[in-house]
Amino acid sequence: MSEDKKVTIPAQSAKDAVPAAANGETLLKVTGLQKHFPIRKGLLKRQVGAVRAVDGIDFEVRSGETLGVVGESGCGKSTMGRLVTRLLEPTAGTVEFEGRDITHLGVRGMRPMRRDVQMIFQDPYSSLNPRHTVGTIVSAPFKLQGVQPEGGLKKEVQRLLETVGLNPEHYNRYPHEFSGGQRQRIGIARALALRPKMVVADEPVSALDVSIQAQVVNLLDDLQTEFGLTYLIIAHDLSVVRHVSDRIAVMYLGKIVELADRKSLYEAPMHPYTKALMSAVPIPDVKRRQQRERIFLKGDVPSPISPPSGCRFHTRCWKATQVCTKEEPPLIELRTGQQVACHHPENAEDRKPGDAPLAGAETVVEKKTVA
Ligand SMILES: Nc1ncnc2c1ncn2[C@@H]1O[C@H](COP(=O)(O)OP(=O)(O)OP(=O)(O)O)[C@@H](O)[C@H]1O
Repeated sequence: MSEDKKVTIPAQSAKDAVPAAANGETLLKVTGLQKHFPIRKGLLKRQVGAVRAVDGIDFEVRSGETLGVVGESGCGKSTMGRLVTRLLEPTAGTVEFEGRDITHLGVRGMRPMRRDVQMIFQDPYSSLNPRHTVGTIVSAPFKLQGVQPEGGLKKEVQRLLETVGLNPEHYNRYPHEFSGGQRQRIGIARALALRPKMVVADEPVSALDVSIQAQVVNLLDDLQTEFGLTYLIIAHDLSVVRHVSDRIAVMYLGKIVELADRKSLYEAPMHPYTKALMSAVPIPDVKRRQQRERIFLKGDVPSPISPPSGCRFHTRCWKATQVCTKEEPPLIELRTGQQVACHHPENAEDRKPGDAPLAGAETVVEKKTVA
């Protein structure tokens, strides 16, 4: 962008952070979203199939909230994060931001949106250019968007470094001079530079030492209050999103199988998959831990190239019956604030009572009482 088109923004301050929409209003709305990666073979690169990474999902993120997205590796969480930030082009479905359809906006149309939605990536080692100083890295968004902060770029970048708990004097240092946790803070400073309305954080702490993870999660939590941010936080582990999410979506093989507010999800999970994931979350209270049943899912998530028929989870579900192999259960609200896609939910009335159990279903998991 040429100099004369440069925009001046006032120096960022917590006080003047204005949430995008009034708190609780829909900021991001996703409808029927799909991403199928084509599989091509032969000299002519003919398409012979597709990886159905995200296969028809609907959800919304409300202004000021944190939506956690969890599921095992390969369930399509990262693809979903890249679709809503428009780093990937969807195969089908729509993405609306502040009521505007952004699904197929081109580079120019996306430019203002790029300021409003930022992403924090999993690996603070590969997401920062090793040849650039911290100052260059954090000032890049200003340069890319042609934004001139009031008071000067260097001052603003140093202020951002301070906000995320880094020493502003380290402006001229390189990423390798920082620890993993500090590098993730650099990534966070870069994401916050243009005062986004929404931040999509893809596994923001999973590459970090367990001892550092809580610090970074707490920082994200503090920054949300300070800057009125809306978060979409992706994690494979429920323990990471447990404390920071208002609502949680559980993904399995490209679909959302349960979407609920945190309390309902933790107190009474309805999808057997959620129940299994939850049983893996460590409980600090020793007394409760002794009575706890753990459900170990056997095997890996099936291939998204040819997902199982009916309910995709039926091959790993101890409650599976005949209907589960044939009919895909829709995601419906079974209790206020709790949507689930299951014919035989936990903590709710059976929706297909009396259906014949699948032979050997109870052996697909191992249940153990662990201390
Ligand atoms: N560019 C791509 N081309 C082909 N397949 C892809 C591509 N990106 C992702 N996939 C496949 O899509 C599926 C979903 O991947 P995705 O990374 O979204 O899952 P995830 O739940 O985020 O897992 P992880 O935590 O391991 O990143 C996987 O089977 C993956 O191999």
